Amino acid sequence: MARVNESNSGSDVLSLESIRESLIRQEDTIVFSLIERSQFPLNSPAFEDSENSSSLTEFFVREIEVLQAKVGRYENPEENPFFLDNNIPHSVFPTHKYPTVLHPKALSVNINKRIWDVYFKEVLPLFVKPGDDGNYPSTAASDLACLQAISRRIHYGKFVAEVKFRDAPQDYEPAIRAKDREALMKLLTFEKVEEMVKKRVQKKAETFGQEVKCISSDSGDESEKKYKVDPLVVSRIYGEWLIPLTKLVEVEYLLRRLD
Ligand SMILES: O=C(O)C(=O)C[C@]1(C(=O)O)C=C[C@@H](O)C=C1
Repeated sequence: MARVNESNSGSDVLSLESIRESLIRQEDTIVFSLIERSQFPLNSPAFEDSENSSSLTEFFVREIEVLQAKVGRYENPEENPFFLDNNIPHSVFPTHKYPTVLHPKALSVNINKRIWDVYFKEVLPLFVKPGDDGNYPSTAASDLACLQAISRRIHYGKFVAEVKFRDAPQDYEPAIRAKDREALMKLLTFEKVEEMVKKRVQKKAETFGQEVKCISSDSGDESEKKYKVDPLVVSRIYGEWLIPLTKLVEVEYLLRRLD
């Protein structure tokens, strides 16, 4: 991902434009992952905890995270685990040295518990059919793909916040010192950009998720088009959860930026 560019002077330069390009690319991954998940019904027994044991999905994600840590996934500052907390296994292989872009306190910003709850309780029921077909292993794998893509997008807020801070420290520093969340939220909000994001993901859901019935030059009646996931729901998922949670990560990161 193009995030840090070498400037002429040789120092690392972050730009809001390159950060936003990455967010735009991540939309493709998120929209595709929702489309993939939508082929299975809700399958709630896979992810609901029983009285004294965790769910199949939680077990699956915990085990996968250990394996992924052992190949260095969490060396990448864009990745945040759901369950490993401070117990991240070391990579078995030599790891890539990722450029240091973020403040060291970035490590303490992880809202995956909230993302997990929001995803299973509020987001998932909006775009999958109710029901239970027993196909829990495939469902859990699809949920993991959605969760990781969504978590990466939301925690990318750390990079967005860093670049905004570097562009205007004189604006952000007083609000950070005053721990004024509201002022920080106001500073980092661009309503027009948010509207554009919501419209673009709607369009992507229309484009990537349309049913392709037959191959002919006639593209058919627009009103008869069927989509695997309702494009308006995708736009709503961004507007009600993904963007607000990205902004929450931005605020949490900024509050630690001068530590
Ligand atoms: O692009 C930005 O400036 C961001 O902070 C990202 C984002 C988003 O989540 O898409 C969040 C806040 C802004 O109001 C606009 C968009």
